[in-house]
Amino acid sequence: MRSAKLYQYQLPMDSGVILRTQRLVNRDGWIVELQDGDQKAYGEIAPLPEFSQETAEQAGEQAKALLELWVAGEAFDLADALPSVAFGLSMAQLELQGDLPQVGNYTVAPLCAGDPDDLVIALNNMPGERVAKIKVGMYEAVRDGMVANMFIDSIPGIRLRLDANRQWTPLKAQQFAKYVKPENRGGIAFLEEPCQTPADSLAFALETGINIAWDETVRDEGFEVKAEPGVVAIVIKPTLVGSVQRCMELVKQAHEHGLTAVISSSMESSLGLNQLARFAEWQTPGVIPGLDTMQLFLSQLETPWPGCELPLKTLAELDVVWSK
Ligand SMILES: O=C(O)CCC(=O)C1=CC=C[C@@H](O)[C@@H]1C(=O)O
Ligand SMILES: [Mg+2]
Repeated sequence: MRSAKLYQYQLPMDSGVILRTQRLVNRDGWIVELQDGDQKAYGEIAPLPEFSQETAEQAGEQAKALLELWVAGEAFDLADALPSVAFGLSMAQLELQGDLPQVGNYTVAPLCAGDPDDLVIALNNMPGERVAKIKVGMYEAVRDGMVANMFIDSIPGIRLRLDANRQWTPLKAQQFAKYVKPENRGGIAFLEEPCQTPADSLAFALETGINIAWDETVRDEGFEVKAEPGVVAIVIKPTLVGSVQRCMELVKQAHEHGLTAVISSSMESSLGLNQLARFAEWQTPGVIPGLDTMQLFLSQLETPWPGCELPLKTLAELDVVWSK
């Protein structure tokens, strides 16, 4: 006997969270609850403003329509569903079937959200591979180059993940590279989306010897995983990409082409982020996932993130906006 519920949540964010151009004051999303017999499982549907095409309202409406069919006994048909809906429903179904392993990879790449000094402390306490992520492209490219160069000079063995979110022109990208000493460029594990177009990013990688990774490009219409000079990884954000099955296919293709696949947060709540940590351990073992986004929130939801001391809101405190 099947039943389902849709909860609506709004979680406060820390004051400094800037997406592309807007501050993110609250994180709005839905939690889907699937029940089949005595099995119950959850999934998170949370389009990310300025990154998702769909709004939270559109995702909620589509989720309700798909849940009506599921409760009536039909299988989910997610091929044409909105990415955030496909991810949340497919993840809930994966859990319901008991197919998502319990163990997660919680050793995440510290995200430098502001003060580089904080990052030095986090990295010096980091066991194993010293990987960190720093957003670039928000200030002067020269400054970004100097900061990256300083980190590589001062933290032995660091592997920096940088992310320009397609902000740079070829000239700005060159100005960045100019301030990273050639002998330090190997300290950059990859630079996500340096330039406004993939073609300019590929040219940048060839000209500078700095490895790059696709993130936004993975979601471009017609994207295909392939081996390209200078491209070493693809970043997979399930909430923005779609179903867990689609994400698993991308991971498989990346590995077939000798690329690293990195599971990355779209600022899901701690409920969804925990599922991503488990998914990352299962699908990309040995790769540090990009999941250090709990620090951007002022509250957790239902499933606590290991070591996080933020207040925990439970599903019981949320409004059930649909159930059947
Ligand atoms: O990938 C990570 O390490 C953390 C997540 C992260 O960096 C991002 C999440 C969502 C939007 C952006 O701010 C950024 C990214 O573009 O990768
Ligand atoms: Mg990115």
